[in-house]
Amino acid sequence: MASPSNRKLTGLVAATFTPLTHQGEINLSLIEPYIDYLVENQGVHKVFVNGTTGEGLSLSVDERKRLAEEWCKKGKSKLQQVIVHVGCLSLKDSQELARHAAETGADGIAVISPSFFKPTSADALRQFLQEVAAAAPQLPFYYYHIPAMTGLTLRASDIVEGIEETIPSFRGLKFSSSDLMDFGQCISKCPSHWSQLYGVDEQLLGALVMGASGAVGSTFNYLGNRVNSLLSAFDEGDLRQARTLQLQIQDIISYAVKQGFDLAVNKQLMCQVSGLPLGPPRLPLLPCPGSKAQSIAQRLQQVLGKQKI
Ligand SMILES: CC(=O)N[C@@H]([C@@H](O)[C@H](O)[C@H](O)CO)[C@@H](O)CC(=O)C(=O)O
Repeated sequence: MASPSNRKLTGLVAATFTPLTHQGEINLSLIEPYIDYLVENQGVHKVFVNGTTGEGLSLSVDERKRLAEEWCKKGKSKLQQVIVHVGCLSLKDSQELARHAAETGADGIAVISPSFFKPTSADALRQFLQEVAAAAPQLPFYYYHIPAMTGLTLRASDIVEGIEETIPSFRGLKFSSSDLMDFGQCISKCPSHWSQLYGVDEQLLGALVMGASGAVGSTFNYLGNRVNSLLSAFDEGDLRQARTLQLQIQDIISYAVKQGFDLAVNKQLMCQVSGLPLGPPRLPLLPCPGSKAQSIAQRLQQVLGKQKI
């Protein structure tokens, strides 16, 4: 991985799952084959680790460090960027993970809002983010907005307003909300060197029209090629093709939602499609029955046809 500071994060970024053994321990031996699968089969060259999909908040600080180390080490010559999510309920834990990410050679860090004691104002959250960013000032820093999970009612556009004044390493946000007006307001307020990464895979095209510079998502683990085609069609101005691809992705996700799509199902689907034994999710999430993921994988094959997925 080259020097991170001058490389804007754009394009497709896969939010990775965390491989676990059936005894519930992290399974580091799968990280390298996972990277190979993403690069060779899905055209994915950038990853976002220990986030929502990676069950980051269900992992211990030590586990998160070991995972970050393994992703950075094994991804060094194969991936273009490894972004490590370091958000925690405790500021101290987040700072420790931020420092560790810098030592480990990560290309950037992202932070979610604390969600038990929630910040009551944009300023309170900015102060929290500032203290984390200060622990690794050399790394590009991204705010990770995912209100459906954090329960935060603050608008991202209010949070990022003026944020560079207190966080010089701030380089953008990962916006996982369907509120495209708030996203649009972020874009209109943000300097062009910031990354505007969208995180609701089923409506990525809407966010691209709004000005997204890239996307971070869980489904890119198995739909990477299709989403890369969508991004290329959009870049080339072929809106008809971009829409066709987005509608295919919506068909798959909507079918999955009807089956009860959650992290456990998503992880099992990835196991099914990739053949990687990523294991169960961690409690309190319960493993998903194989038949459910199989039925979604079949739908995925039908929609994508014979083309490589
Ligand atoms: C709530 C949730 O998990 N959202 C996913 C999406 O990729 C989501 O799975 C997808 O849009 C299907 O609904 C991502 O935004 C999460 C993500 O990027 C992450 O794991 O950090």
